[in-house]
Amino acid sequence: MTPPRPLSQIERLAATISESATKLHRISAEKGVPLPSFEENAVFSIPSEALDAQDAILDATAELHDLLLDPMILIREHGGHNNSACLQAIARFNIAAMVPSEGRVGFNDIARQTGLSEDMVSRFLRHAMTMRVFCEPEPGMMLDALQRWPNSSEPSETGFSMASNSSASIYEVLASDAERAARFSNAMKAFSTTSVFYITHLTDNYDWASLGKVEVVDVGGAQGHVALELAKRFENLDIPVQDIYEVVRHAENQLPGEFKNQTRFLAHDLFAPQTLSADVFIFRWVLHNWSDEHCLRILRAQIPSLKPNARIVIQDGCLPAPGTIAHWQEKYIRSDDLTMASVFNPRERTADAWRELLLAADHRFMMNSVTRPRGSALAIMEVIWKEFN
Ligand SMILES: C[S@@+](CC[C@H](N)C(=O)[O-])C[C@H]1O[C@@H](n2cnc3c(N)ncnc32)[C@H](O)[C@@H]1O
Repeated sequence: MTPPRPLSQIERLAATISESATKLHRISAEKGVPLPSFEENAVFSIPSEALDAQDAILDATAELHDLLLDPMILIREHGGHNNSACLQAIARFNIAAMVPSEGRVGFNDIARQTGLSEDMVSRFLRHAMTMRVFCEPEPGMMLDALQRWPNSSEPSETGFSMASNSSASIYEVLASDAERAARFSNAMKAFSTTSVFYITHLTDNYDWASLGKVEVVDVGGAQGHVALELAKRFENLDIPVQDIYEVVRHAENQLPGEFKNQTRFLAHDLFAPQTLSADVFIFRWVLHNWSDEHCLRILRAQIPSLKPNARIVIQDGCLPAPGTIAHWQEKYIRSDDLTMASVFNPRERTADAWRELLLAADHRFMMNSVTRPRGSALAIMEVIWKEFN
Protein backbone atom coordinates (compact mmCIF):
# COMPACT_ATOMS: atom_id res chain seq x y z
CA MET A 1 0.00 0.00 0.00
CA THR A 2 1.44 3.41 -0.95
CA PRO A 3 1.90 5.71 2.05
CA PRO A 4 -0.49 8.69 2.15
CA ARG A 5 0.81 11.79 0.37
CA PRO A 6 1.87 14.46 2.88
CA LEU A 7 -0.45 17.43 2.91
CA SER A 8 0.76 20.55 1.11
CA GLN A 9 0.99 23.84 2.99
CA ILE A 10 -2.22 24.98 1.28
CA GLU A 11 -4.09 21.83 2.32
CA ARG A 12 -2.80 22.03 5.92
CA LEU A 13 -3.96 25.64 6.19
CA ALA A 14 -7.34 24.78 4.66
CA ALA A 15 -7.75 21.89 7.14
CA THR A 16 -6.90 24.19 10.09
CA ILE A 17 -9.48 26.69 8.88
CA SER A 18 -12.14 24.01 8.44
CA GLU A 19 -11.56 22.38 11.87
CA SER A 20 -11.39 25.72 13.70
CA ALA A 21 -14.48 27.09 11.94
CA THR A 22 -16.45 24.01 13.00
CA LYS A 23 -15.24 24.51 16.59
CA LEU A 24 -16.09 28.23 16.56
CA HIS A 25 -19.56 27.50 15.18
CA ARG A 26 -20.24 24.78 17.78
CA ILE A 27 -19.12 26.89 20.77
CA SER A 28 -21.08 29.97 19.57
CA ALA A 29 -24.22 27.83 19.17
CA GLU A 30 -23.79 26.31 22.64
CA LYS A 31 -23.41 29.79 24.17
CA GLY A 32 -26.27 31.27 22.11
CA VAL A 33 -23.91 33.86 20.61
CA PRO A 34 -24.55 34.88 16.96
CA LEU A 35 -21.78 34.23 14.44
CA PRO A 36 -19.97 37.29 13.00
CA SER A 37 -21.57 38.77 9.90
CA PHE A 38 -21.34 41.85 7.65
CA GLU A 39 -24.97 42.82 8.37
CA GLU A 40 -25.39 46.45 9.45
CA ASN A 41 -26.56 45.70 12.99
CA ALA A 42 -24.47 42.59 13.53
CA VAL A 43 -23.12 42.10 17.06
CA PHE A 44 -19.49 41.05 17.09
CA SER A 45 -18.79 38.69 19.96
CA ILE A 46 -16.53 35.65 20.15
CA PRO A 47 -17.00 33.46 23.25
CA SER A 48 -13.80 33.20 25.32
CA GLU A 49 -13.76 29.40 24.81
CA ALA A 50 -13.52 30.00 21.04
CA LEU A 51 -10.69 32.55 21.08
CA ASP A 52 -8.06 29.89 20.18
CA ALA A 53 -10.17 28.87 17.20
CA GLN A 54 -10.52 32.52 16.17
CA ASP A 55 -6.70 32.94 16.35
CA ALA A 56 -6.12 29.80 14.32
CA ILE A 57 -8.60 30.86 11.62
CA LEU A 58 -7.25 34.40 11.33
CA ASP A 59 -3.62 33.24 11.12
CA ALA A 60 -4.35 30.44 8.67
CA THR A 61 -6.62 32.53 6.40
CA ALA A 62 -4.03 35.35 6.34
CA GLU A 63 -1.23 32.89 5.51
CA LEU A 64 -3.29 31.18 2.83
CA HIS A 65 -4.28 34.53 1.34
CA ASP A 66 -0.67 35.75 1.25
CA LEU A 67 0.54 32.44 -0.14
CA LEU A 68 -1.83 32.60 -3.10
CA LEU A 69 -1.12 36.19 -4.10
CA ASP A 70 1.49 37.26 -6.63
CA PRO A 71 4.36 38.65 -4.45
CA MET A 72 4.21 42.06 -6.17
CA ILE A 73 0.49 42.36 -5.40
CA LEU A 74 1.09 41.17 -1.85
CA ILE A 75 3.63 43.95 -1.21
CA ARG A 76 1.14 46.52 -2.48
CA GLU A 77 -1.64 45.05 -0.35
CA HIS A 78 0.49 45.35 2.77
CA GLY A 79 1.39 48.93 1.78
CA GLY A 80 -2.33 49.64 1.58
CA HIS A 81 -1.95 53.43 1.23
CA ASN A 82 -5.27 53.71 -0.60
CA ASN A 83 -7.04 52.01 2.29
CA SER A 84 -6.01 54.83 4.59
CA ALA A 85 -6.59 57.53 1.92
CA CYS A 86 -10.09 56.18 1.55
CA LEU A 87 -10.80 56.17 5.31
CA GLN A 88 -9.33 59.67 5.59
CA ALA A 89 -11.65 60.88 2.82
CA ILE A 90 -14.66 59.42 4.65
CA ALA A 91 -13.57 61.19 7.85
CA ARG A 92 -12.52 64.48 6.28
CA PHE A 93 -15.74 64.91 4.31
CA ASN A 94 -17.82 63.50 7.18
CA ILE A 95 -19.37 60.98 4.80
CA ALA A 96 -20.33 58.43 7.47
CA ALA A 97 -22.69 61.01 9.01
CA MET A 98 -24.45 61.35 5.64
CA VAL A 99 -25.35 57.64 5.48
CA PRO A 100 -28.56 57.14 7.50
CA SER A 101 -28.58 54.20 9.86
CA GLU A 102 -30.48 51.32 8.20
CA GLY A 103 -31.25 53.67 5.30
CA ARG A 104 -29.83 54.57 1.92
CA VAL A 105 -28.22 57.56 0.34
CA GLY A 106 -27.20 58.12 -3.28
CA PHE A 107 -23.70 58.99 -4.45
CA ASN A 108 -25.26 62.15 -5.92
CA ASP A 109 -26.59 63.16 -2.51
CA ILE A 110 -23.17 62.69 -0.89
CA ALA A 111 -21.58 64.59 -3.80
CA ARG A 112 -23.94 67.52 -3.21
CA GLN A 113 -23.21 67.59 0.52
CA THR A 114 -19.42 67.24 0.21
CA GLY A 115 -18.84 69.34 -2.92
CA LEU A 116 -17.00 66.36 -4.49
CA SER A 117 -18.01 65.04 -7.90
CA GLU A 118 -20.37 62.08 -7.94
CA ASP A 119 -17.71 60.17 -9.86
CA MET A 120 -15.11 60.72 -7.13
CA VAL A 121 -17.58 59.87 -4.34
CA SER A 122 -18.43 56.58 -6.03
CA ARG A 123 -14.74 55.75 -6.52
CA PHE A 124 -13.91 56.34 -2.84
CA LEU A 125 -16.94 54.53 -1.55
CA ARG A 126 -16.67 51.56 -3.87
CA HIS A 127 -13.10 51.14 -2.71
CA ALA A 128 -14.30 51.43 0.92
CA MET A 129 -16.84 48.69 0.16
CA THR A 130 -14.02 46.34 -0.82
CA MET A 131 -12.85 46.90 2.81
CA ARG A 132 -16.39 46.05 4.03
CA VAL A 133 -17.08 49.68 4.90
CA PHE A 134 -20.57 50.56 3.59
CA CYS A 135 -22.41 48.51 1.01
CA GLU A 136 -24.23 49.24 -2.22
CA PRO A 137 -27.69 47.62 -2.09
CA GLU A 138 -28.52 48.90 -5.58
CA PRO A 139 -26.04 49.85 -8.29
CA GLY A 140 -25.48 53.61 -8.28
CA MET A 141 -26.45 54.05 -4.60
CA MET A 142 -24.37 53.82 -2.42
CA LEU A 143 -7.82 65.19 0.57
CA ASP A 144 -6.01 68.12 0.09
CA ALA A 145 -5.91 68.19 -3.74
CA LEU A 146 -9.53 67.14 -3.90
CA GLN A 147 -10.56 70.01 -1.65
CA ARG A 148 -8.41 72.49 -3.51
CA TRP A 149 -9.41 71.37 -7.03
CA PRO A 150 -12.72 69.50 -6.72
CA ASN A 151 -13.74 67.91 -10.03
CA SER A 152 -10.46 68.71 -11.79
CA SER A 153 -9.25 66.30 -14.46
CA GLU A 154 -5.97 68.14 -15.04
CA PRO A 155 -2.72 66.27 -14.31
CA SER A 156 -1.26 69.45 -12.82
CA GLU A 157 -3.95 69.57 -10.10
CA THR A 158 -3.30 66.38 -8.15
CA GLY A 159 -2.03 65.04 -4.84
CA PHE A 160 1.30 64.56 -6.67
CA SER A 161 1.40 68.28 -7.53
CA MET A 162 0.64 69.24 -3.94
CA ALA A 163 3.25 66.83 -2.56
CA SER A 164 5.81 68.23 -5.04
CA ASN A 165 4.77 71.77 -4.09
CA SER A 166 4.69 72.61 -7.77
CA SER A 167 2.24 73.35 -10.52
CA ALA A 168 4.03 70.90 -12.81
CA SER A 169 2.26 67.68 -13.73
CA ILE A 170 4.04 64.36 -13.34
CA TYR A 171 4.51 64.37 -17.13
CA GLU A 172 6.32 67.73 -17.04
CA VAL A 173 8.46 66.51 -14.14
CA LEU A 174 9.45 63.38 -16.08
CA ALA A 175 10.09 65.32 -19.28
CA SER A 176 12.55 67.59 -17.46
CA ASP A 177 14.39 64.93 -15.48
CA ALA A 178 16.06 62.08 -17.35
CA GLU A 179 16.84 60.15 -14.18
CA ARG A 180 13.24 60.18 -12.96
CA ALA A 181 11.98 59.41 -16.47
CA ALA A 182 14.22 56.33 -16.63
CA ARG A 183 13.08 55.30 -13.12
CA PHE A 184 9.42 55.65 -14.15
CA SER A 185 10.07 53.59 -17.25
CA ASN A 186 11.78 50.91 -15.15
CA ALA A 187 8.78 50.90 -12.82
CA MET A 188 6.55 50.16 -15.82
CA LYS A 189 8.88 47.32 -16.76
CA ALA A 190 8.76 46.02 -13.16
CA PHE A 191 4.95 46.09 -13.20
CA SER A 192 5.10 43.79 -16.19
CA THR A 193 6.73 41.15 -13.96
CA THR A 194 3.52 40.96 -11.88
CA SER A 195 1.40 38.11 -13.20
CA VAL A 196 -1.70 40.26 -13.73
CA PHE A 197 0.36 42.60 -15.96
CA TYR A 198 2.43 39.99 -17.81
CA ILE A 199 3.12 41.05 -21.37
CA THR A 200 2.17 37.51 -22.40
CA HIS A 201 -1.48 38.47 -21.83
CA LEU A 202 -1.06 40.71 -24.88
CA THR A 203 1.25 38.50 -26.94
CA ASP A 204 -0.89 35.36 -26.37
CA ASN A 205 -4.39 36.78 -26.61
CA TYR A 206 -4.34 38.74 -29.82
CA ASP A 207 -3.84 37.12 -33.19
CA TRP A 208 -0.57 38.84 -34.15
CA ALA A 209 0.55 36.01 -36.43
CA SER A 210 -2.42 36.30 -38.77
CA LEU A 211 -1.74 39.99 -39.47
CA GLY A 212 1.02 39.10 -41.94
CA LYS A 213 3.94 41.44 -42.59
CA VAL A 214 2.72 44.64 -40.94
CA GLU A 215 3.93 47.68 -39.04
CA VAL A 216 2.69 47.92 -35.45
CA VAL A 217 3.42 51.19 -33.65
CA ASP A 218 3.72 50.91 -29.87
CA VAL A 219 2.50 54.38 -28.87
CA GLY A 220 3.78 55.35 -25.41
CA GLY A 221 5.81 52.15 -25.52
CA ALA A 222 8.38 53.33 -22.94
CA GLN A 223 11.77 51.67 -23.51
CA GLY A 224 10.39 48.92 -25.70
CA HIS A 225 9.74 46.06 -23.25
CA VAL A 226 6.45 45.21 -24.98
CA ALA A 227 7.85 45.70 -28.50
CA LEU A 228 10.74 43.41 -27.66
CA GLU A 229 8.46 40.59 -26.51
CA LEU A 230 6.36 40.94 -29.66
CA ALA A 231 9.48 41.01 -31.83
CA LYS A 232 10.80 37.82 -30.18
CA ARG A 233 7.57 35.96 -30.91
CA PHE A 234 6.45 37.42 -34.24
CA GLU A 235 8.96 37.87 -37.04
CA ASN A 236 6.18 39.30 -39.21
CA LEU A 237 5.94 42.47 -37.12
CA ASP A 238 7.89 45.71 -37.44
CA ILE A 239 7.39 47.56 -34.19
CA PRO A 240 8.52 51.17 -33.92
CA VAL A 241 8.18 52.53 -30.39
CA GLN A 242 7.08 56.10 -29.72
CA ASP A 243 7.47 57.86 -26.39
CA ILE A 244 8.70 61.17 -25.01
CA TYR A 245 12.28 62.12 -25.86
CA GLU A 246 13.63 61.63 -22.33
CA VAL A 247 12.32 58.06 -22.27
CA VAL A 248 13.45 56.89 -25.72
CA ARG A 249 16.70 58.72 -26.17
CA HIS A 250 18.92 55.91 -24.79
CA ALA A 251 16.50 53.04 -25.35
CA GLU A 252 18.12 51.82 -28.57
CA ASN A 253 21.34 51.01 -26.71
CA GLN A 254 19.54 48.54 -24.46
CA LEU A 255 17.92 46.62 -27.32
CA PRO A 256 19.48 43.21 -28.09
CA GLY A 257 21.20 43.45 -31.50
CA GLU A 258 19.13 40.73 -33.18
CA PHE A 259 15.94 42.79 -32.77
CA LYS A 260 17.30 46.08 -34.06
CA ASN A 261 15.89 45.42 -37.54
CA GLN A 262 12.39 44.98 -36.09
CA THR A 263 12.30 47.83 -33.60
CA ARG A 264 13.32 51.46 -33.49
CA PHE A 265 12.62 54.35 -31.16
CA LEU A 266 11.04 57.66 -32.02
CA ALA A 267 10.47 60.70 -29.83
CA HIS A 268 6.83 61.54 -30.41
CA ASP A 269 4.24 63.45 -28.40
CA LEU A 270 0.99 61.53 -27.95
CA PHE A 271 -0.96 64.70 -28.58
CA ALA A 272 0.79 65.60 -31.83
CA PRO A 273 -0.62 64.35 -35.15
CA GLN A 274 0.51 60.78 -35.73
CA THR A 275 3.36 60.64 -38.25
CA LEU A 276 3.48 56.90 -38.96
CA SER A 277 0.91 55.42 -41.27
CA ALA A 278 0.93 51.90 -39.83
CA ASP A 279 -1.46 48.94 -39.90
CA VAL A 280 -1.81 48.64 -36.15
CA PHE A 281 -1.33 51.04 -33.22
CA ILE A 282 -0.90 49.68 -29.71
CA PHE A 283 -1.96 51.79 -26.75
CA ARG A 284 -0.91 49.66 -23.81
CA TRP A 285 -1.67 51.30 -20.51
CA VAL A 286 -1.33 54.71 -22.09
CA LEU A 287 -4.86 56.09 -21.99
CA HIS A 288 -5.99 55.18 -18.47
CA ASN A 289 -3.80 57.91 -17.01
CA TRP A 290 -5.54 60.67 -19.03
CA SER A 291 -8.98 62.13 -18.44
CA ASP A 292 -11.60 61.84 -21.19
CA GLU A 293 -10.89 65.35 -22.41
CA HIS A 294 -7.21 64.52 -22.99
CA CYS A 295 -7.95 61.04 -24.38
CA LEU A 296 -10.19 62.62 -27.02
CA ARG A 297 -7.22 64.74 -28.12
CA ILE A 298 -4.90 61.70 -28.19
CA LEU A 299 -7.33 59.58 -30.21
CA ARG A 300 -8.09 62.37 -32.68
CA ALA A 301 -4.35 62.96 -33.15
CA GLN A 302 -4.10 59.48 -34.71
CA ILE A 303 -6.75 60.14 -37.36
CA PRO A 304 -4.54 61.81 -40.03
CA SER A 305 -2.49 58.59 -40.30
CA LEU A 306 -5.23 55.99 -40.12
CA LYS A 307 -5.74 53.84 -43.21
CA PRO A 308 -9.15 52.20 -43.76
CA ASN A 309 -9.43 49.19 -41.41
CA ALA A 310 -6.34 50.17 -39.43
CA ARG A 311 -6.48 48.60 -35.99
CA ILE A 312 -5.98 50.20 -32.63
CA VAL A 313 -5.25 47.69 -29.91
CA ILE A 314 -5.90 49.17 -26.50
CA GLN A 315 -4.71 47.11 -23.57
CA ASP A 316 -5.87 48.92 -20.49
CA GLY A 317 -7.90 48.79 -17.30
CA CYS A 318 -11.60 48.07 -17.72
CA LEU A 319 -13.60 48.48 -14.53
CA PRO A 320 -16.04 45.66 -13.79
CA ALA A 321 -19.50 46.32 -12.36
CA PRO A 322 -19.35 46.10 -8.54
CA GLY A 323 -19.39 42.54 -7.24
CA THR A 324 -18.93 40.82 -10.62
CA ILE A 325 -15.34 39.60 -10.19
CA ALA A 326 -13.40 38.08 -7.26
CA HIS A 327 -13.40 40.43 -4.28
CA TRP A 328 -9.59 40.65 -4.04
CA GLN A 329 -9.33 41.54 -7.73
CA GLU A 330 -11.98 44.22 -7.45
CA LYS A 331 -10.17 45.69 -4.47
CA TYR A 332 -6.90 45.76 -6.44
CA ILE A 333 -8.51 47.49 -9.42
CA ARG A 334 -10.34 50.05 -7.28
CA SER A 335 -7.16 50.79 -5.34
CA ASP A 336 -5.37 51.34 -8.66
CA ASP A 337 -8.12 53.76 -9.67
CA LEU A 338 -7.47 55.87 -6.57
CA THR A 339 -3.69 55.81 -7.12
CA MET A 340 -4.25 57.07 -10.64
CA ALA A 341 -6.55 59.82 -9.35
CA SER A 342 -3.94 61.02 -6.85
CA VAL A 343 -1.10 61.16 -9.39
CA PHE A 344 -2.63 61.77 -12.83
CA ASN A 345 -6.29 62.79 -12.32
CA PRO A 346 -8.02 60.50 -14.81
CA ARG A 347 -10.61 57.78 -14.14
CA GLU A 348 -10.56 54.08 -14.85
CA ARG A 349 -13.28 53.21 -17.39
CA THR A 350 -15.89 50.50 -17.77
CA ALA A 351 -16.30 48.85 -21.19
CA ASP A 352 -19.24 51.17 -21.86
CA ALA A 353 -17.21 54.23 -20.90
CA TRP A 354 -14.48 53.11 -23.36
CA ARG A 355 -17.11 52.75 -26.09
CA GLU A 356 -18.52 56.20 -25.35
CA LEU A 357 -15.04 57.71 -25.37
CA LEU A 358 -14.20 56.22 -28.78
CA LEU A 359 -17.49 57.31 -30.24
CA ALA A 360 -17.06 60.82 -28.91
CA ALA A 361 -13.56 60.97 -30.45
CA ASP A 362 -14.94 60.02 -33.89
CA HIS A 363 -17.79 57.77 -35.02
CA ARG A 364 -15.33 55.93 -37.29
CA PHE A 365 -13.59 54.36 -34.26
CA MET A 366 -15.47 51.05 -34.01
CA MET A 367 -14.98 48.94 -30.91
CA ASN A 368 -14.74 45.45 -32.41
CA SER A 369 -14.07 43.38 -29.29
CA VAL A 370 -13.33 43.61 -25.58
CA THR A 371 -11.73 40.64 -23.84
CA ARG A 372 -10.16 40.23 -20.44
CA PRO A 373 -7.75 37.29 -20.58
CA ARG A 374 -8.01 35.05 -17.50
CA GLY A 375 -5.58 36.27 -14.83
CA SER A 376 -5.02 39.67 -16.49
CA ALA A 377 -5.78 43.00 -14.81
CA LEU A 378 -6.03 44.63 -18.24
CA ALA A 379 -8.57 44.10 -20.98
CA ILE A 380 -7.67 43.94 -24.66
CA MET A 381 -9.87 46.10 -26.85
CA GLU A 382 -9.65 45.94 -30.63
CA VAL A 383 -10.81 49.09 -32.37
CA ILE A 384 -11.12 49.27 -36.15
CA TRP A 385 -10.96 52.50 -38.11
CA LYS A 386 -13.97 52.33 -40.42
CA GLU A 387 -14.02 54.76 -43.30
CA PHE A 388 -17.67 55.12 -44.34
CA ASN A 389 -18.75 56.50 -47.68
C1 LIG B 1 1.85 53.77 -17.90
S1 LIG B 1 3.15 53.96 -19.02
C2 LIG B 1 2.91 52.56 -20.08
C3 LIG B 1 4.16 52.14 -20.76
C4 LIG B 1 4.03 50.92 -21.67
N1 LIG B 1 3.10 51.15 -22.77
C5 LIG B 1 3.62 49.69 -20.89
O1 LIG B 1 2.62 49.08 -21.27
O2 LIG B 1 4.28 49.32 -19.92
C6 LIG B 1 2.65 55.35 -20.00
C7 LIG B 1 3.68 55.73 -21.04
O3 LIG B 1 3.19 56.88 -21.76
C8 LIG B 1 4.30 57.74 -21.98
N2 LIG B 1 3.82 59.12 -22.20
C9 LIG B 1 3.24 59.95 -21.30
N3 LIG B 1 2.98 61.14 -21.86
C10 LIG B 1 3.40 61.07 -23.14
C11 LIG B 1 3.38 61.98 -24.22
N4 LIG B 1 2.88 63.21 -24.10
N5 LIG B 1 3.89 61.58 -25.40
C12 LIG B 1 4.39 60.33 -25.54
N6 LIG B 1 4.42 59.41 -24.55
C13 LIG B 1 3.93 59.77 -23.36
C14 LIG B 1 5.10 57.62 -20.70
O4 LIG B 1 6.44 58.09 -20.88
C15 LIG B 1 5.01 56.12 -20.44
O5 LIG B 1 6.04 55.41 -21.07
